Amino acid sequence: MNEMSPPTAERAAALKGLGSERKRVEDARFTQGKGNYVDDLKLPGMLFGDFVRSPYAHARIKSIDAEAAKALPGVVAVLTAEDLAPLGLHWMPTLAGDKQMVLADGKVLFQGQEVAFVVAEDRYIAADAVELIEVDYEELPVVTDPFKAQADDAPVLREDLDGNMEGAHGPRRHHNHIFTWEQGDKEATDTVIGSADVVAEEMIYYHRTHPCPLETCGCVASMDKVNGKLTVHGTFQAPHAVRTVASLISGIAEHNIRIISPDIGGGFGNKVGVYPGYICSIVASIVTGVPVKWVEDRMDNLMATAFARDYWMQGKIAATKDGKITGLWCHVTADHGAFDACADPTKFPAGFFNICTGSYDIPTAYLAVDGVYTNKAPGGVAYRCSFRVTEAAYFIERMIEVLAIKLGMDAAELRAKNFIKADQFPYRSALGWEYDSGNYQPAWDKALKAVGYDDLRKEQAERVEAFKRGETRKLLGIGLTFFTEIVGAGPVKNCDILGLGMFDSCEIRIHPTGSAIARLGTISQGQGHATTFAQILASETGIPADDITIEEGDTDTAPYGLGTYGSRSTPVAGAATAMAGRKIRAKAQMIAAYLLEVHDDDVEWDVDRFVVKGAPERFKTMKEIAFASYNQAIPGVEPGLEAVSYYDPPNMTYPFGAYICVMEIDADTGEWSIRQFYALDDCGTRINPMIIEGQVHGGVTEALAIAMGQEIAYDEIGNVKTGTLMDFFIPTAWETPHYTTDHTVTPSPHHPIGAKGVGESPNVGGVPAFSNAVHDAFRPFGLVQAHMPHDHWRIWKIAHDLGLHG
Ligand code: PCD
Ligand SMILES: [Cu+]
Repeated sequence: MNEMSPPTAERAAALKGLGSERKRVEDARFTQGKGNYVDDLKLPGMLFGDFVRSPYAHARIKSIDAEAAKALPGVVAVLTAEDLAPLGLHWMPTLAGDKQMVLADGKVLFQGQEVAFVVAEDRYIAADAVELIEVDYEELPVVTDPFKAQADDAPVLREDLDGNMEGAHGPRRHHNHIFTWEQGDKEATDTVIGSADVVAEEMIYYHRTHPCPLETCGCVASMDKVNGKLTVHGTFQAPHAVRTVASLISGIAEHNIRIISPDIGGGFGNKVGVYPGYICSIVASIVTGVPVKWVEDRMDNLMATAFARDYWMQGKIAATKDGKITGLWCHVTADHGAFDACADPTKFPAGFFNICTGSYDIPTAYLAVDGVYTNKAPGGVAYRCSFRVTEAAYFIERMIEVLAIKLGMDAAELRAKNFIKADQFPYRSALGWEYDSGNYQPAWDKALKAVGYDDLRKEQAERVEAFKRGETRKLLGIGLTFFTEIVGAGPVKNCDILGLGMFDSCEIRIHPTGSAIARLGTISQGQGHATTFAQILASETGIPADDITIEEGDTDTAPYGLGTYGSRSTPVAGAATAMAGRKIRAKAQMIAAYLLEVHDDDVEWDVDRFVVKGAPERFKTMKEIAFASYNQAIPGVEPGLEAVSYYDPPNMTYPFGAYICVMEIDADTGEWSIRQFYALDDCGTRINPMIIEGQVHGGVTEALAIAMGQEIAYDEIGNVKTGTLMDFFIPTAWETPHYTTDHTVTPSPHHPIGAKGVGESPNVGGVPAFSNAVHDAFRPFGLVQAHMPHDHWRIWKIAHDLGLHG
């Protein structure tokens, strides 16, 4: 150790780099009301937009009378499809290769659909004007059931596609059919299932729900006619993609469009898609020449912006008598609503649902997904599950339980028996993915031990006996889950959105005095990127995290990237950040060697400085090197210290985890309470353990919501029954239990710092853990499968149907 420099460990700790529980730098502003959200933005002369929305789920529009609205003082304009048609903007392309009405063109296809856009001097006048618009509707028959939608005599929903039997993802075989997506080996799977010792078959439904972020979607569009520049501030999870798409749709040159995502109050997938409000605000700003703001209210958000899930998953799982799984078959009926507006990489119309073989070594599998139109809102976003991964995990984790019942085997043991073994990684699954790394058994052992699994099973058996003797009305459920996720889309070779490859980027500038700014193609919505990306750079460059500003979300300054969703920021932009940091260090090495008058190879990196090998007293700190890069003429080296990296990951990352929920259920009221919730996550190298814990708490709470009550429910005529927070379950501190978090670390072999994503895992693992706990409580009484959400009434109904109410 060198006399003149503080010890290595001390200097490393001062950087607050990888692994440090660095406090979130963004929280000072968030907790003091100093955040800057879309609705905080007030531009001079700004107008406000609001929508007339359809009360019907399916109806023809005979006429729209906007005269009274236009006559209201303060109303500036009313837009209908007729006004947008000459511009070719009455329909817009969706992310899934379909098209979607911006404003109702001849008919409406779901309740809450946008029919007309009112622009007024303030938000209240706009709302009043909406009430004055008379729309004459003729009701049409409604289909909300994706199975009935496929009947021969089902009403034709998409008249615009009439006769067009070639869809964006191959041939369509019915007027309400969107696509069929097949993966795996059908014949081999049929053979395995046909000849297996044991086959369990079940329909698993993952109901329709909604991300419902605290801040709803909105934007402020501002067309500067003098400079020809369009600026849109909005709640966008993928600002650069929005810029490119806006340019393609509007014909405005891309350099004349600036998209800015300011602070975002939660995204959860809801803010990936493109909504009519954005297009209407832009058009209205172009027409009026002043900025136009549109911010939806809570009911608009729940009714009309992108839903999540709504997957009917029919499964068959085959095994030998002693529980070795031999095959998996799955057919999904996917209810996509009125337009296919799923936010998935283009080549994956059902996202990464083909991760549905889960954590298990299943040699043969087949999957088919049928997308279907119904009279419901479009969308199909991830909602904390990265492209249908939560549906896939729920499916396999339910099928394992169903198989365990059929085999009469303990479900924990059945899982362990079928795990992909540590020495099988990299592992190629029967449905085509190459899992990068995993070490499941130690994580499972740790989890089972932590909850005292064997004792819990004993307690459960005693409880069942006591229940039968009439001594208690409370049942005990143990919900097991071992999930594997796939996050970090992704390799450009197979992942793109509308042709835009899903790489990501980081650009870093070191200032002369040794502090820095880095900009990325992603955008935080609460995840804490400003905190964690600086930590990556601190470890790579030796500049303290506190001296690094992280900036995201402004397309005029940030390098191109595909945004934040699908837990891709760490696997993709995080990798770009590490690589940019390494470029800085490589240049710094040359500068240091020059300053120290030795050969490049004769200096070595030591936390925050380059040291002459064998002469520890001779070194140059990063701070000194930064200054030198701006004031020394170094032969063969350009002045300045900047780097940019565009990173195309070679593979996705496969985080995994073991979640266990212990739940008490009152058989008479259907009430539940969570006695214990244990979450073990393995996301490879951990950047900030405290942020990870926060991510897990948030994600498990969303999982609790989804599993135990949250739902976008429709009645037979397509009315949304859960369009307000009176009906749509958001857990409060009252319902939210205590969580125990834990971890193992299995680095990703291809990620520069070995990190995998984590933001979505708690939802992917949480939903089956809660749901399996409910099922497990009633398993001793013969329950095999009951659909979510497990609200009190549905749980009561399970008990009732099993004859537990006497
Ligand atoms: N290993 C590791 C990993 C991770 N991390 C951290 O954590 C976080 C997360 O991450 P990720 O996983 O990568 O993710 P991102 O991309 O960033 O994000 C995204 C996610 O995120 C989550 N979380 C959250 N949080 C908040 N607060 N808010 C929000 O909104 C949200 N969202 C959600 C979602 S739904 Mo999607 O969209 O559905 O697809 S997807 C998602 C960040 O900060 C990072 O850095 C760390 O530390 N380490
Ligand atoms: Cu999903």
